[in-house]
Amino acid sequence: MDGTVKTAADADPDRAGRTSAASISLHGIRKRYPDGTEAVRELSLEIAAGELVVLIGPSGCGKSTVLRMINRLIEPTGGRILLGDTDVTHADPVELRRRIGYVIQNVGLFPHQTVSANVGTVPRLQGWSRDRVRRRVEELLDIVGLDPAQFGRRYPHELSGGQRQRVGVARALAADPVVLLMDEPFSAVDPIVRTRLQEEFLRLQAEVRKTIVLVTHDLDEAVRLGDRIAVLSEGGRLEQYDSPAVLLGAPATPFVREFVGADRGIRRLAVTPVGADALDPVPADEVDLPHVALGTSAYDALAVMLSSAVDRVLVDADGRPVGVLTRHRLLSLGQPTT
Ligand SMILES: Nc1ncnc2c1ncn2[C@@H]1O[C@H](COP(=O)(O)OP(=O)(O)OP(=O)(O)O)[C@@H](O)[C@H]1O
Repeated sequence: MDGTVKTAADADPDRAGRTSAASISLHGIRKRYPDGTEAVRELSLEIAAGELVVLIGPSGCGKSTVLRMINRLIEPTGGRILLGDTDVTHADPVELRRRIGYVIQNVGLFPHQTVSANVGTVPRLQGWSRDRVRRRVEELLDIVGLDPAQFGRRYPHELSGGQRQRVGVARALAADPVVLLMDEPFSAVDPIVRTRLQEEFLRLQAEVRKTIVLVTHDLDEAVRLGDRIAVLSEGGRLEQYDSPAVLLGAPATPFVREFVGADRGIRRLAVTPVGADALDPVPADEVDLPHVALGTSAYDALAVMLSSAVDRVLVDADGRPVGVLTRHRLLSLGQPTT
């Protein structure tokens, strides 16, 4: 192994930012700090290429330590970490960090550099031509919803918190990383901006399909963003690793049950689509009911019922009603399966 992380973009640099992603395998990783603190006793986790995995758990359980071991800001004291088939513990840490985007809570933009210079940092370090860096910066600012002509010349202190966060994401994506690590990326902005940034971020991820590991304290954020959620307890112990719907519907341990809380039913509705098997036949006299589309989240269907003061809705597929969803059936979708 030569310690270089190879991706599709190495073969074709013009495809940079659109296709490359690497799987991540953590094999029994451990971290004992010099003072004896066992932050991570032993953790194994498989993350598929293009998957967005959220690490969540109480304060001090080792989430940030895990994240920083992946880009070797922290050296593991045991175990193996693979990016694709490359062992990161044998890779050159500087080269490795150029291939791994890292977004932190307060973004960490360089205050005395313009937005464009910030976003172009890693491509410049990689020796891209000025023209290629400029094109890439404009493309990235566009992708994160900032007009390059308006924002490119500004300095970080001339931006709102949400705009700074977007610049941080653009910078992390600039050199076509194979992996994106995000430590509480949205927690420094207010709840309304946070929800908007999360939605934009999901759209962005649908486009770039990076492998992303995101640390958060916020269960709603985890449920909204994660393809899978890893719930950790003290010492980096993996309590459960599942999709949001399974995690909320079938907590694997008492710890997870308590962690996801009493309102997990309502959260589960948000990640459960209304499917054909939840529907009753359409009676001839029910045409005045509000309509929702098949596949709408049960949470959104409930919102329609509540705002129209009805206890059933018609469910459409291809513009035609295919069944009736009653409030009773809808609420049963939020019931735990254990
Ligand atoms: N440099 C260090 N030296 C000694 N102990 C450390 C060091 N850094 C972190 N720790 C300890 O390791 C444990 C895990 O810390 P870590 O920051 O990974 O947790 P976390 O889950 O990310 O916490 P939070 O949610 O509060 O950010 C904690 O007990 C912490 O005090």
